[in-house]
Amino acid sequence: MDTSIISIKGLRKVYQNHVAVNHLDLDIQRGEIFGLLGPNGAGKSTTILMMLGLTEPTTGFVRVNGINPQTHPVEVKKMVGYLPDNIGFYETRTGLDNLVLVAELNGYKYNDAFTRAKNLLETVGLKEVGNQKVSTYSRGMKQRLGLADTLIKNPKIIILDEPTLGLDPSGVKEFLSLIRDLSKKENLTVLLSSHHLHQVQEVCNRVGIFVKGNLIAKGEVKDLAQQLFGTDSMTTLLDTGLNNHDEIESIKNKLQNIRGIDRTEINGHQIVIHHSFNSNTPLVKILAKQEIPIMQILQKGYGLDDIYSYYFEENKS
Ligand SMILES: Nc1ncnc2c1ncn2[C@@H]1O[C@H](COP(=O)(O)OP(=O)(O)OP(=O)(O)O)[C@@H](O)[C@H]1O
Repeated sequence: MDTSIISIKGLRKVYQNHVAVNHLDLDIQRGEIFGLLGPNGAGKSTTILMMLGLTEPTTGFVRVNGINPQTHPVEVKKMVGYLPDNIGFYETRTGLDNLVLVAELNGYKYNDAFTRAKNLLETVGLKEVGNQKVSTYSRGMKQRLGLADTLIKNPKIIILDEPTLGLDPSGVKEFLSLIRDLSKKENLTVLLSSHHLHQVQEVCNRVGIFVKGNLIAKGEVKDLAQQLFGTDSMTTLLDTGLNNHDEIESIKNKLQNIRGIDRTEINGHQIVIHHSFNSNTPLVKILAKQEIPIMQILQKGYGLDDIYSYYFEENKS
């Protein structure tokens, strides 16, 4: 059974001669939290705009809950809540007033709008400050209000563009845990665009990594390194306990001839072993069999930091 709520095939967007999104294939499952990750200019916003029917694909296929956003943008907007990175409120009005207004604009009569706004303020943890002017809110409170705003129309999907931008670490943590709870409770599908891998890792079931318009990897964070770095995805640090450089060099040469070891480097007294064994156990056994001295052995798998520095560093903002 196809459980995907968003289905994208061969999606491409070209601005003049610039390819913003290149042959994107992506399925987002109902109820999942999916992270769109990538440095600035990678194509995340363009992809979101195409899902919302706000920009036309050059070629390709998008369906949101079975609906084509290009031909039926209003239907898609009814079921998708979108929190842009620069949402604005009436600062001199209260949080409650702002939400009531949005609810009325979405077709609720005043009494229903009021009840809905009140309930959502409670959902996002702003119950106590609902009657305060938005101008007195912190950035974190405004983001929560923004989240309530996207939830007004009871959407099936919410799309959050850089929602944690400008929040302090505790604000980020609270905001992400709110999203996680909401998604679970309401079976809400969440698409979260960000260039903060670490934050996204905390909350997303799966992520897709965009670089220069291409989705270069997608899946659970733990599997991404394998996809991106292939067999070279395991690194083990071997401390032989030796101090003599020639002896270390000769061990390095010995290691180089072992099947499954792709590359070795000397780093001080340690030898860095890049290999395709997926656990330390067989490597330790092999080293012991070859009578290679082992004082300490540490496994270093490629993780988010490696992905980040490899793909994002030069574009980091
Ligand atoms: N209206 C437009 N006209 C021409 N080029 C555009 C337009 N919108 C986006 N682009 C270009 O398309 C590429 C992808 O931009 P996009 O905004 O989708 O990236 P992004 O990953 O969302 O980045 P950011 O995090 O900065 O929003 C960029 O090179 C951008 O300059």
